[in-house]
Amino acid sequence: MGVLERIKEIELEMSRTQKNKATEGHLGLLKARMAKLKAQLLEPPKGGGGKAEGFDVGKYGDARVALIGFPSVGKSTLLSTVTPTQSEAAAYEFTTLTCIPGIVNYKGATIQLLDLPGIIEGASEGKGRGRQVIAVGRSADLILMVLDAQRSSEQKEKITQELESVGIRLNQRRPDITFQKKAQNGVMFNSTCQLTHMNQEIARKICHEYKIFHAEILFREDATVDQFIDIIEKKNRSYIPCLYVYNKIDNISIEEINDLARQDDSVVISCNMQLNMDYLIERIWQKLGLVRVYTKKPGNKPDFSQPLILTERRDGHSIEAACTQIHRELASDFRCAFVWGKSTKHYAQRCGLKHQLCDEDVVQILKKNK
Ligand SMILES: Nc1nc2c(ncn2[C@@H]2O[C@H](COP(=O)(O)OP(=O)(O)OP(=O)(O)O)[C@@H](O)[C@H]2O)c(=O)[nH]1
Ligand SMILES: [K+]
Ligand SMILES: [Mg+2]
Repeated sequence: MGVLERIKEIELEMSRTQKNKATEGHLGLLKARMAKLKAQLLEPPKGGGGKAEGFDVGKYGDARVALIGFPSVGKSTLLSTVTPTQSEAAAYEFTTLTCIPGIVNYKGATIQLLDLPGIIEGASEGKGRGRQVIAVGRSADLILMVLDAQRSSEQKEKITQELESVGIRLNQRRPDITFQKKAQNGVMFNSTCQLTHMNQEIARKICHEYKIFHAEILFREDATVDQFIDIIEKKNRSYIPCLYVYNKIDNISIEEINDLARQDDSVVISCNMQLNMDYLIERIWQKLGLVRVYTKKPGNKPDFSQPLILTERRDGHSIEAACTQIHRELASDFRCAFVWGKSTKHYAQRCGLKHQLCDEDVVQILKKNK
């Protein structure tokens, strides 16, 4: 039996199983089986094969943003509107068949924006160019889920589902669970808070399904079975921020626009009428957690011409990250830094490598005397 068929079978069994205290262990086990099968689906095909043609676009700039959405929602029009690159747009579906990179320069940062083919239901199982699109999505620092404002809620759910099923978690953080495999003593289960979804018995069943017989598990939050499986499967899980971009608002009423704009992490735009495009770029900047830092040499004024760009997801906002951007070895020669700006209490505050910088701080780095 193929992997897909086995997944279907488990789905069927889960839908037939009543949800109650007596069955939660069994349901947990089924979920673990399903997660394992899905992990198998994601493994690269045996015997090489290499990257799919047209998707081999290198990372460039300070951050990478992927446009993901159904066909003809306006992804290519969006890329052509906010970058100098022209990506073919047309009224028919699957106009775009490869990954088209464009660049947005904003507040001194270089942001790589990737136009992609539309994805459809079943993309995660390889329909259309779904696998390749999802692989690019997984490599992004931010996903822009582009939605047609007229058909938005159903599309949003379907795409979220496709991405979920291959281990991409949008706007979620990794659950606060410690999980360590051990050599003996069985499955030890502890928590620092009251748990309403998990217990020792369920944890043991799930671990055994993964052939893990000795482990130390500590829950620091009231996490669910699915979140626990995410931790076991952590090499197949990606936690990626997402903005929901509702395009074609020129086709809907003001009331409808208001409703969409009020949702979490949403931005409403019209590419054709150039509505809200600057605001979209600002929101991308914010969601990426980008921070500008200006450097200053002793005795000189700060260099405001070219900031260092620190990114939340890649290296964080510490002085150490700033050092590494200037020079690979600077952090090891570091003596101290003086910082001016929002991250400090007073001007020219002396700081160490771990100090967290804020947007538009000025930093002066002093090296050890050798
Ligand atoms: N009314 C309206 N139409 C738009 C807007 N943006 C794009 N379109 C139209 O939507 C159609 C599809 O646009 P594309 O940019 O090709 O869409 P896509 O998402 O790249 O499509 P695929 O590459 O086929 O997945 C085109 O006819 C565009 O002119 C908009 O803001 N308002
Ligand atoms: K199209
Ligand atoms: Mg397109």
